Amino acid sequence: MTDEQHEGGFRTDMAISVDKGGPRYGEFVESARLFMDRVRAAMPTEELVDDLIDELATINAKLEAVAIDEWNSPSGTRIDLPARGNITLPPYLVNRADATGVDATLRFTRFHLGGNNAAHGGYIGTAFDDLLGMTGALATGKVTRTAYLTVNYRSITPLYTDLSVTTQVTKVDGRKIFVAAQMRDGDRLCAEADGLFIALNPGQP
Ligand SMILES: CCCCCCCCCC(=O)SCCNC(=O)CCNC(=O)[C@H](O)C(C)(C)COP(=O)(O)OP(=O)(O)OC[C@H]1O[C@@H](n2cnc3c(N)ncnc32)[C@H](O)[C@@H]1OP(=O)(O)O
Repeated sequence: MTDEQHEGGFRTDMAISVDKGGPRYGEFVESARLFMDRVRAAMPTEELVDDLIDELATINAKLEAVAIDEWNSPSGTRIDLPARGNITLPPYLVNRADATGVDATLRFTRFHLGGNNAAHGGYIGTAFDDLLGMTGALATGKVTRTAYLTVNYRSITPLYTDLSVTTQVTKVDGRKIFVAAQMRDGDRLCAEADGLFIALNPGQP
């Protein structure tokens, strides 16, 4: 489908792939994530800031020259990569995914720091939102949007630790998919969420 043919709305024909951007695209994404961590942790000199601005200008110009729409970019559609190659999301690996729910392993890093070595609550919510959106999509075979998402923070969520995230479909009522999720560090519950996702009608934005 071309842009001209498209009727508007959230597309169900997102061009998922395992090869866009080439075999080293995942390494590129990881380098970008490491850069974000390094920026967050850095105390640069004025001279280094000057250098970095110039180097980044070159890199940004190269990337601007190959920008493409969201439906076709590798970022967000490379299903073989952590979090579909989308640096907006905390990196997670899906271990199991079916119509009943998803099991994933997720790792927060310095970029996701809230304070005192703990993950920022907003990134915890981001992780839940994406994995619950995936849960809604798998439960219905349709694209879903978040109607509400409630997050309860039960204990500190550490950085640089493999965390397990488990989601469940609790009820489907027409277009409404009620879902729940938990984030754990080993046996310890860090956060839990419940939400309502709505399966979109054709052409719905
Ligand atoms: C594999 C790929 C995985 C990708 C995952 C990506 C996940 C990303 C998920 C997101 O972040 S989406 C972005 C955040 N969400 C939004 O921006 C949504 C903004 N809101 C809307 O677009 C609309 O309000 C919405 C689509 C959620 C619902 O509008 P609709 O016009 O489609 O539905 P409607 O308002 O008629 O409501 C349908 C039913 O849901 C109920 N409902 C809707 N919103 C509700 C709400 N907030 N609380 C309780 N019930 C709600 C509503 O009462 C009704 O119930 P009944 O059918 O029983 O009458």
